[in-house]
Amino acid sequence: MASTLHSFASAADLAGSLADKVADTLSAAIAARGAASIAVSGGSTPKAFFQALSTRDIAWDKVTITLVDERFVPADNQRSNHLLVDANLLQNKAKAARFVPLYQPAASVEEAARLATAKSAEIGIPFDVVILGMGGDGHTASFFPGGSNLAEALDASTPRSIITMEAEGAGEPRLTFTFSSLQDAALLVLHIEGEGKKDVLAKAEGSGDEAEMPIRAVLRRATSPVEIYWAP
Ligand SMILES: O=C1O[C@H](COP(=O)(O)O)[C@@H](O)[C@H](O)[C@H]1O
Repeated sequence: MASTLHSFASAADLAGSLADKVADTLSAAIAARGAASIAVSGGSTPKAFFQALSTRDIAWDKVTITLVDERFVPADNQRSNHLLVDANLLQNKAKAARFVPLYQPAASVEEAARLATAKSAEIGIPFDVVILGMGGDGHTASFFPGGSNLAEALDASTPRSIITMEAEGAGEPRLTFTFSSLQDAALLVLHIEGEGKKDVLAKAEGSGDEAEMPIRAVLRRATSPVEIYWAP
């Protein structure tokens, strides 16, 4: 499916514009079905966007928020994506939203993945909105180059679920939605910032293996158009 690049003069402009687009999409879903869902990324990029979105005037009590991926750490850990969402998105008007975490306090990351898959099955499919990020190594969600379960994660026939991932560049073991869970969102966004990430995107758009730069799976095979939001 084709991708479209939306470029902004500043990160603040991007955050406001993306928040408006996401709020409109969630509101349209609520008007059509009485509920809406969004899966967001962690990392350093989405903070300003989360803060902007949290102020938008929509029926947040009808919105379910989850993460596209998470570290196997509790929510009070500084590296938790849940902590980032709590501090920046589940604030202001968005406090009324329901949050479904991927981290579960289980004995193993595999058990946590099973529990999270069961809990997330209550969220309607497909997601109304998915916001992906991208690392400098071309990973997205927790689809890391060299990842322990990368082939399974990227296989379009792998059922919608949360699986585990371990990789050198990942730090902690990870929990991640599979490609099949994310690729058909009504609004599928890749949010990246900085010249370095633009260069990584250009490389990913070239030829080469998906396993080397897993973002290629999204750029090449997502059934929804990929809306790329970029600011310097
Ligand atoms: O590990 C992660 O990194 C990516 C990119 O993060 P950034 O700090 O470069 O913005 C993020 O999309 C993913 O959700 C996160 O777990």
